[in-house]
Amino acid sequence: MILTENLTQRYGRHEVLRGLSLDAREGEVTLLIGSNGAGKTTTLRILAGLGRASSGSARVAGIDVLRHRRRAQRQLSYLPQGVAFHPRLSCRQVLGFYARLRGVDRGRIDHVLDLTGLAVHAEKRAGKLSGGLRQRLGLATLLLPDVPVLLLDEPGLSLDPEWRGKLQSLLRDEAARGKTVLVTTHLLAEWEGAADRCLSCRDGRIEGEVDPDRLRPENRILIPFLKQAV
Ligand SMILES: Nc1ncnc2c1ncn2[C@@H]1O[C@H](COP(=O)(O)OP(=O)(O)OP(=O)(O)O)[C@@H](O)[C@H]1O
Repeated sequence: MILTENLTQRYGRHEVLRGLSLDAREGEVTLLIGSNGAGKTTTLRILAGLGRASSGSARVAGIDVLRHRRRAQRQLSYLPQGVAFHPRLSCRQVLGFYARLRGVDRGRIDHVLDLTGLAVHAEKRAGKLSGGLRQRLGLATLLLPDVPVLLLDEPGLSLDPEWRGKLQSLLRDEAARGKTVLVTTHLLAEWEGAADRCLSCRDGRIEGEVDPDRLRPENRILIPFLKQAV
């Protein structure tokens, strides 16, 4: 479960979040959509315990992130935009590093390599991976700890169509296992029918929900927010 209430955040005089309240439920994939600069990444970073809020509250798996950051972080896994890894480490070594960091049994490394189709690239150095493979390594690090909350910022952008589909089904599987999955995306049409809920963020607030089964361009015209997002 994820819950934020009246989150505000400002950078200097620029008010980026202006009373952002959202909830994402266990067992569901929730999309967070909105135009560039709407505040999606800022929200995810606060939920991940990486950014501070000026006011308001944020809870992850029942834990107040703003007061108990470390405890909350143990309940979540976060995939930021544009992941980067030490170029000289192999995929397996990268995952070994994260396994130690998160206190995860190394036995899970082969499991996440298989899930992300990276088993054949396990010994390849991160610096030699293509953009899409690097993103899949990011996905593998996300899935390494078996935690109740998954936060993903634009996870599909560098993936090919096959892996965008696989990403969705991996995340639906995680939700089916009871996890709370919150995903920011601009790839609305591709997510049509594949998410449980879709929250629309605009100017630092949640302005409402969009039907997750009506995200394709031909449907968007019926939904005022989406007309602006196109
Ligand atoms: N470190 C920072 N310093 C100053 N302003 C920032 C900083 N980080 C973000 N912002 C501003 O906060 C606003 C919200 O940014 P954010 O990255 O949360 O938007 P977003 O909805 O994720 O956008 P996008 O779809 O482009 O990724 C933007 O106006 C951005 O310029």
